[in-house]
Amino acid sequence: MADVSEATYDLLRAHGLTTIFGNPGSNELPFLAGMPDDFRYILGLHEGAVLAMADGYAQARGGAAFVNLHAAAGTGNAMGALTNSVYSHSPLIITAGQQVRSTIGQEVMLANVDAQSLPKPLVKWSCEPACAQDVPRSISQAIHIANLPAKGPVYVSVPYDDWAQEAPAETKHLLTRATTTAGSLSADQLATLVDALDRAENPVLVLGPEVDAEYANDDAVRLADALGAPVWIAPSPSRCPFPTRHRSFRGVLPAAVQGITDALVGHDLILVAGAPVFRYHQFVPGEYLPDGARLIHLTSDPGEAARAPMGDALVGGVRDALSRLADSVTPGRRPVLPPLPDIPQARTSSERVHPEELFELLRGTAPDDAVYVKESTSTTGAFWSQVDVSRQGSYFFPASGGLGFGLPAAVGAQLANPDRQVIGLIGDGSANYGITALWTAAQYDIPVIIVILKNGTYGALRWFSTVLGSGETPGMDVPGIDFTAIAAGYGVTATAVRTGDDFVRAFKTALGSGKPAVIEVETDLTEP
Ligand SMILES: Cc1ncc(Cn2c(C)c(CCOP(=O)(O)OP(=O)(O)O)sc2=O)c(N)n1
Ligand SMILES: [Ca+2]
Repeated sequence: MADVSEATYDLLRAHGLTTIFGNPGSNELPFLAGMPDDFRYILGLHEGAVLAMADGYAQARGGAAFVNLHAAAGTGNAMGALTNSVYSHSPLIITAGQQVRSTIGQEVMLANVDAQSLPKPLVKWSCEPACAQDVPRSISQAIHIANLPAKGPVYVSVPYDDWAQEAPAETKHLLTRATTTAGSLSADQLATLVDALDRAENPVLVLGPEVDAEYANDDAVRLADALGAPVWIAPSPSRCPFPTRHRSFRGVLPAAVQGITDALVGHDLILVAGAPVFRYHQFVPGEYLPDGARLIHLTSDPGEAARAPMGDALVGGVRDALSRLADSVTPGRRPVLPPLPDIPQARTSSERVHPEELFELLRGTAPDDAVYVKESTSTTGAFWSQVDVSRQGSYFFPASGGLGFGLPAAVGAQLANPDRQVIGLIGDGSANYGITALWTAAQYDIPVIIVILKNGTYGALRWFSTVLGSGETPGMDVPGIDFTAIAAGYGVTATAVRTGDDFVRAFKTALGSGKPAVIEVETDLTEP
């Protein structure tokens, strides 16, 4: 008869979860002792990096990822990364080792006290099974909850004396279970939406990360073409749902109430798909909608639908809805939009590399199907103006702005996508929160290229201080960091450059190396 450990590994294998991202403690050793040969363990040196690597891996592969953390301390270290995963709807199955079941109440060393509550509200569901025999079924429940819409991270705490217990024979039924959603628009809902779009004088699409996560980018293009409608990316984007050189593309909406309303003036129907309404950031009160505009929201997340401050919402599959709308609206009712103007000439700098120049150089040097993982918070405007993002799964950004996602997530995305070059674009402030992932990239030969934009300061905070009028505050500068020395210390080849030509040379060398590489670029400070 199988024990709980064997039954659990059989279950993980049945779901394709044979990669374990982790950092172990004594509570986890009995589980890891049973790891079969067809599994691989990816060790991260800090649980924030472990979780962010798993998040990047899951988002890049379009599937779930399995994580094993150490009790409460490991879970606590991962909570910062979880603030992103819960909003990027990343299906992460997170397990944490617990002390021996009979000693938890005594709060002995390494007891994860009230484990089920610890990760809330940053997980979709959490549990500590009531007995060893329920561990496989609880992990099965966690896997299905993580993958059902709206997807998200889940957490299971397992006492380490459970693994050797005998598993009930009934666990065999778990291996073949499938849970899928049939959440598509009804014929009536579709007809009503088609009628609204056909009647609209000047509709506009606002697209969010779920469009890219559900591989609905092409459906969104078909709908925009059929409507002859402009397209904006919803504010604070963690993914890129629409090709940025398509004639409909109008940019990323600002993360401010009045800013969005001003951008959408003149549209009488605003169709938001796959994004919350909206992820505002700087607090700039104003009118939620332009005069005469109606907002309709498509999302698979009932929470997003319910908490929006305006508009009507339809909860269902975003890809199914966009595809059927594209097939059903009346094409050609509006003039074809003109082609986009050429990408503007990048600004340059005499002393350092201007971020616009850096991104222009990348546009001309990186492979067309490159994957960008960005966490350089003051250069978002420069990125969107200069880089041509045209494929699904080409852009990732921390969904809650929680730093420490970018560098590890780039490592995880490269592990998931060996056929596409992953390029991390990481600020010299952000790099420090997940820097230990460089060691993992070196240890497992993960050929990610990490470009560190070194402007010596927390650039986004400098910009925010002007928005808030807070002036010069302590803790804004990060001078004197040598990322080439740090990278070398973790076993990654690194180059420091100060000119565009030197950057291109270093980047081309890194592209061909098949190894991880860090390029530290002295950059100008620019506004977001
Ligand atoms: C975990 C964490 N800590 C602190 C912050 C606050 N923060 C910080 C510290 C930023 C500056 C990042 O600086 P950078 O060097 O990475 O990039 P830029 O210079 O391009 O802004 S932006 C921002 O929101 C955060 N978002 N997340
Ligand atoms: Ca910086």
